[in-house]
Amino acid sequence: MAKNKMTVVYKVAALGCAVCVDLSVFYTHGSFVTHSVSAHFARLWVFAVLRCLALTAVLQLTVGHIKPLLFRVLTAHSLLPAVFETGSWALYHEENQCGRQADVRCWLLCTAASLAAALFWEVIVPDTDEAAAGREKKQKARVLFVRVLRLYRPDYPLMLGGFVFLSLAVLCEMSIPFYTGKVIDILSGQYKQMEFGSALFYMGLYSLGSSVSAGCRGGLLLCAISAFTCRIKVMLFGALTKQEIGFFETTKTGELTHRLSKDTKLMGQTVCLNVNVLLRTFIKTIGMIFLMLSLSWKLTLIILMETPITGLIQNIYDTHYQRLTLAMQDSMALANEAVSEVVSNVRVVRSFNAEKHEACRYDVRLMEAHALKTRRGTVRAVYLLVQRLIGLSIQVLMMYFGRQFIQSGQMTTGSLLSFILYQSDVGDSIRTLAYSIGDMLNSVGAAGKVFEYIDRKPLVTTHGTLKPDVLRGHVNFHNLSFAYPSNPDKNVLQNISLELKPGQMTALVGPSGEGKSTCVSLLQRLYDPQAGEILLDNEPLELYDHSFLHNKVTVVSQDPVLFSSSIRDNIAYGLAECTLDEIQEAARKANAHDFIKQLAKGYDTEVGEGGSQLSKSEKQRIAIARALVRRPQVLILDEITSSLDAESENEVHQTLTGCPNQTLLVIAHKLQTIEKADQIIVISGGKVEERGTHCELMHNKGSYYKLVEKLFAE
Ligand SMILES: Nc1ncnc2c1ncn2[C@@H]1O[C@H](COP(=O)(O)OP(=O)(O)OP(=O)(O)O)[C@@H](O)[C@H]1O
Repeated sequence: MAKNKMTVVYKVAALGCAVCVDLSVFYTHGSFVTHSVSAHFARLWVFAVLRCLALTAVLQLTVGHIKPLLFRVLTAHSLLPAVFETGSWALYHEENQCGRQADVRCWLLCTAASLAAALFWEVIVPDTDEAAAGREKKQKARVLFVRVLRLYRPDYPLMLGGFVFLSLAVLCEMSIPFYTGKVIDILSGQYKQMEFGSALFYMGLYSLGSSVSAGCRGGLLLCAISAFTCRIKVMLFGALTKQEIGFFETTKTGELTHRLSKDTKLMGQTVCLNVNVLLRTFIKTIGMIFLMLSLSWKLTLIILMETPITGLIQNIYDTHYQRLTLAMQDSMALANEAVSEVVSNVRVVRSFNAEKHEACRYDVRLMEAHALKTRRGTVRAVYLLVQRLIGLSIQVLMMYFGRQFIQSGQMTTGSLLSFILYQSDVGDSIRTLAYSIGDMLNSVGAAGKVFEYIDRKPLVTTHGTLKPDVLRGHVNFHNLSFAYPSNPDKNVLQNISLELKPGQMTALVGPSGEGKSTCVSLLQRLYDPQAGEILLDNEPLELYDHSFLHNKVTVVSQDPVLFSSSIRDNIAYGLAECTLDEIQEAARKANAHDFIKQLAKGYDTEVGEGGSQLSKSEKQRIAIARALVRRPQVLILDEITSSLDAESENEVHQTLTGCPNQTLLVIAHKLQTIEKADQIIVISGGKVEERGTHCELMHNKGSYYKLVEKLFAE
């Protein structure tokens, strides 16, 4: 209660302080005597701005954050005397007390008027939470826009060239109506050959200048956009490939490809194009307003009445349009994802006769996007209609006053024609200006999504630097617990501890889905455990250099993935330097050399997308060679024997077990493979249930014994 009282007292004191400051500036301005009209108006406006700044500063220092309502009051209050004085002088050639001489009645009148106006505004357009959120969004969009502009830095020379040509094109374009008016005046008055010829010559010259400059501008800006888009795509792709595996499991492929293809393009295109349009329109508008003022300043003031109304409508339109655009972008990403999923798994779709189902799924997603597009189109149609109506009303007003000014001799027919030509351009320009600002804010929405991924810090870091000259390959899982990021509630591994010794073969066995492959993923550092740690030669895994670790700990998985390039490239995948001899040696060990040699192009044979031109066994042997070429210290084989024939399996095993001091971890379901292991670890329910040699475990008659019995039965 006491605190509330204090706050009220503080606020009243701050208001008192602001009133004192304002009154002193107000009276100071009144004490300046000026003799010319221009000096009088200059003084009036300079003091109006000073009052506004002084009041803002005082309130900012005392109250802190100034609410929009308060800001509106103090702006209106400071500028009102200057507006009132300028208006009455312009319309009636009269001066009032507010301008000439500072009078407290004038001060009170302006205060009351600005308070009433702000109150009216508050009732009609209240500052709701939604409006505040909208402002916050716009602020964020501005920050994003500046960031995009900064990223354009390498293309600044191109952009600069583009903008120079843009300014030239606009200046030339602007001069044409002026000469059109001149021609009309010459034709309607006494015909003068020289004047007519010169007006026509300048018209032609400016038209040519405008066309050439517009072409150069377009070319240079398109080059800048293309270079920017390439750069941003590479940046985004680089950032994506650094993300942890969990990120890819929780983010849809369609969404990623959409960001990479559509959003990056939109980001580069729209921002640069908008800046182009914005600058062009801005220069044009300022130039045309200047020319219009020279033709008739009164008519110009009438035309400019359109600006605040257009701004307000644009503001409302932007909020809705931006919201719908974002929703539509998300919806399109979902639709694209459905397509990419079907294309990459078309065999499954065909064999389960799911073509219709997939077509329906795509249709539903497209319809969602379509509904959003329709809504967005409706919003745009209403907006355009209102804009046209306003433009039309302003034109009617202009015609009415234009006729009066011609009658009173303030304008000629030619200058009214020039004015009309400028007016239609200015109207369009102001609308374009307001639209481009909004559109630019919309387009940075796409930039926001791209930056979201670029800025994302991977949860599994790759900052380790440890690269020992000698690695023994001693692995220790220490009280490890783990749940997948896509299913954080299910603990797949629970407090697991196990040891893999150099020179030994360890077999991980157990029922399906109990966590064997998960152990392998953790050893590869595809994920980080939630509790416990993995030690390699007594050092935590995350301390090792990323590339060192993946050369020393390699895995051959159950379903090997090959890339659509040659066999040679697939074996040397990820290695900067690898000779053909090394590749062939690895292929021999993997029992792949003979079949590769029989192919027409040998090691240069293309394997097709995902290795589709090879059999499963051939793919598996190439994958084994890919692992062996790195000379790993810890080799992991995750059920590789399922796709190898008996002979290949035997040879591969002989090679692998023959490597001295190598740590070999095998996940196997075949008894012949398991039996050979120096240590067998039975994993069940995410826990180590038993460990020992085959004989020991058979003797114990525990879960391993039951497993072996089951294997025999199968
Ligand atoms: N990427 C993933 N996201 C969420 N859960 C997963 C993921 N991969 C596996 N799981 C779950 O983790 C559990 C252990 O899976 P894991 O692949 O380690 O079993 P496994 O013992 O190797 O089985 P299998 O012998 O069939 O290969 C399973 O219940 C599985 O559903």
